[in-house]
Amino acid sequence: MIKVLVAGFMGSMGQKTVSMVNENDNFELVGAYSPNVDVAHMQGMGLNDNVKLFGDLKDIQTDADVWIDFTIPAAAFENAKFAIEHGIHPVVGTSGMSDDQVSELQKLAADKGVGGIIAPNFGLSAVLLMKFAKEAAKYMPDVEIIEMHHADKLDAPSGTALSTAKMIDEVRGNHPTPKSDETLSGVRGGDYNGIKIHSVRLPGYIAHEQVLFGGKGEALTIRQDSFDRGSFMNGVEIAVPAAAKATKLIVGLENIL
Ligand SMILES: NC(=O)C1=CN([C@@H]2O[C@H](COP(=O)(O)OP(=O)(O)OC[C@H]3O[C@@H](n4cnc5c(N)ncnc54)[C@H](OP(=O)(O)O)[C@@H]3O)[C@@H](O)[C@H]2O)C=CC1
Ligand SMILES: O=C(O)C1=N[C@H](C(=O)O)C[C@H](O)C1
Repeated sequence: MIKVLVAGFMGSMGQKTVSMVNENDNFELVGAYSPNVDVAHMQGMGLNDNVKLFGDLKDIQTDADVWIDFTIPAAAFENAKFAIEHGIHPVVGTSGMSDDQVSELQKLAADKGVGGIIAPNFGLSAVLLMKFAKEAAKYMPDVEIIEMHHADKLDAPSGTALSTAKMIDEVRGNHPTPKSDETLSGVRGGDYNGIKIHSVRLPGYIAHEQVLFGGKGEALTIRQDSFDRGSFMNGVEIAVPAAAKATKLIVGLENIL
C-alpha cells in the first residue's frame, strides 16, 4: 500500500487526484494540504476520518510515501523541497518552476536518495504530441507553438508548451526565425531559442496545444486536446508507484512509461 498526501487537494486537479487515490486499492490517502483550509467545510471533498488535514507547510507531519502536488506555480518548489527533505517522494504536476529550481530539486533528491517525478503533462496525448513534435522538428525545423488554456491558468506559457519547445530545441540546432517588425507589441509571441510560443487564455477551454511546422509548399500541424481533467489521472496513477521507488528526480512522464 502506498500512502499518499495530496497538496492543493481543494483545486480542480487536487479533487480529481483525491478521487483517483480513493478509488485505487493500492493507494491510501493519509494527508491533504491546502493553505487556509477551513476544517468545518470539508464535506464532499473526498476526505475520510483517517486523512490528516494541513493548512500550513510547517505543520505537516505525515507518514506519507508520496506527495502529489497540484498547487500553484509560486508554491511548487517549496512544496517539493519540503517533501524531499522529509523523505516523501514527490509527484509534481504543478507548472511554472524554473530550470534552476528543477536542477536544485534534482540535486537535493540525489543527495537524499528520495526520487520522484515532475511531469509538465500527465496526459498521454500531450506526451505523444511532444514526442512526435521532436521527431518532426528534425526534418521541419520551422516551427511555432500555440497553447490554449482555461482563463484561470496562472502561468504562461504552459509547462507543456515550454517543454515542447525544449524538446524541439534539442534536435533542431541553430535555425533562423523569420523576422517581422511588431507594429503591435508582443504579437509574435514568446521566444524560446527562436521557437515562438503563443498562449491563448479563454473560458470554455481546458488544455490544448498545436505545434505548427512549415516547409516549402507544405505544412504539418500536430494537435492535442485535453477535454476533461480526469484524462491526466492515468498518468498520475502510473507516476505514484514509480516515484515511490525512484532514487532520483525524473522529469517527464515519457521517462517512466
Ligand atoms: N502536469 C499536468 O498534467 C497538469 C498540471 N496542471 C497544473 O497543476 C496546477 C494546479 O492546477 P488546478 O488544479 O487547475 O489549479 P486550481 O487553482 O484549481 O488549484 C490549485 C489549488 O492549490 C491551492 N494552493 C495554493 N497555494 C498552495 C500551497 N502553497 N500549497 C498547497 N496548495 C496550495 C489552491 O488553494 P486556494 O484556492 O485556497 O489558493 C487551490 O486549491 C497548475 O500549475 C496547473 O498548471 C494542471 C493540469 C494537468
Ligand atoms: O493549467 C492547466 O490546466 C494545465 N497545466 C499544465 C501545463 O502548464 O502545461 C498541463 C496541462 O496543460 C493543463
